[in-house]
Formats: sequence, structure tokens, C-alpha cells
Amino acid sequence: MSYAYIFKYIIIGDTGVGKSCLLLKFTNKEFQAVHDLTIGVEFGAKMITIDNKPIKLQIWDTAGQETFRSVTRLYYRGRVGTLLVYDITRRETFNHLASWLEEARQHASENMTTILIGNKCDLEGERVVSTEEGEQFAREHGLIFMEASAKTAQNVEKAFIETATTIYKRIQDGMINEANEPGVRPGSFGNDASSKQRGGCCG
Ligand SMILES: Nc1nc2c(ncn2[C@@H]2O[C@H](COP(=O)(O)OP(=O)(O)OP(=O)(O)O)[C@@H](O)[C@H]2O)c(=O)[nH]1
Repeated sequence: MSYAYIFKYIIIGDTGVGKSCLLLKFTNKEFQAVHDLTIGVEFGAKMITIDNKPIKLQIWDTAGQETFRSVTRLYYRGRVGTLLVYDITRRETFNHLASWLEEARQHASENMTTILIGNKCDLEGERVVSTEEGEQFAREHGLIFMEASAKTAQNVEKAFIETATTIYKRIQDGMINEANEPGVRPGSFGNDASSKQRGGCCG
């Protein structure tokens, strides 16, 4: 299937915050109740539509455990979208956000669009990080912010799509030069020049 762009994403954050579950819910609409520890990096993909254009998201889900950090670090390059996830029921996962962000900014393209996701918002009774704290951290660091639940699907699709919409707008506004941004790959959809270059039929 043809696409207008491929956008490459990475999901980061502490172990157990629900990174793999968010990806699984987004790609397969499934939820896994048992913590299936990510070893290194896992991959998912899904087509979405923005501005009537098909966009393919390629998503790398990284292991949160410190042991795998040297491997996951290699995957920051060539990504244009980052989902930085914490667990609203575990304060330490929120406290570690600044160091995750620093790590991402050290190793990623400066055009990276980052969304902060406070996951597990279905567990309202166990909440220890308030929505306002999440909002404030996001504001201070220039991030998009959303609370979500991989269990109920609340805001899961929205988080992936809002990130893509921001990236798409930045391309349209010329803030991201698609030719120089490895996290963005243009496709042939609606682009005669591109299909001609690829030996399309309409020349
Ligand atoms: N209640 C609830 N539980 C969740 C949610 N998301 C994930 N979980 C649970 O949290 C645990 C960890 O989820 P994972 O997706 O494996 O966490 P991870 O961030 O990928 O962890 P690593 O692979 O170690 O980095 C699992 O038991 C999930 O069922 C959610 O939105 N709500």
C-alpha cells in the first residue's frame, strides 16, 4: 500500500510503565496483563491517516531496564517521534523523566517531537502523580502531554496520532526538512514526481 510518509518513533521510559502494552493496544487492540519484559527492542507498525494522506508509523519499543540501555541507545538515531512514558501510580517513574529526556536529546535528532504519556490512568485509586504535575513537566520541557491507559485504550490512538500530526505540520511548515531527516521517509502517495522516479506507469 502506498504512503505519503513513513514516520519512525521510539517509545522510552522506565521498566513496567506499559510501553509494550501501549504499542500492542495501538497496533493490535490487545492488552497483556502480565509484564512481558522487553529484551532490547521490539517493533510494531501501523498505517494512519492525516490530512487525507496515508502515513505509516514504524515504532521501536525499547526495554526500560538499565541493563539494556547500551542497546536501546542505538535506536534513538533516525527517529522523529518519541513517546516518553511514566506510570501515574509509581512516583519514581515520573522522577526519572528528566534523565530519560536528557538521554533522548543527546542521542536523537534535534527535530524530534516528543509526547509525554502518563500511563495507567485507569488506576485512578492508586494514582500518586497528579495530572497537573504531568502537565507542568511537559510545559517546562516543550512536550505534548496526555494521560492514557493501555488497558482501557483511553487516549492510546490519540497519543500516536497527535504526535504524527505535529510532525506532519512541522514538515508542511518547513521546520522539518524531509530530505535531511532520517526519521521521515517520503513515499509515492499523491506524488507523481516520486512515482515517475520509481518507474511509475504515468510517464
Ligand atoms: N492497569 C493497567 N496496567 C497496565 C497498563 N499498561 C500496562 N500495564 C501493566 O503493566 C505491566 C508492564 O507493562 P509492559 O507494557 O510490559 O511494560 P514496559 O514498559 O514495556 O516494560 P519493559 O519491557 O520492562 O520496559 C504489565 O503487567 C501490564 O499489564 C495500563 O494502562 N493499566
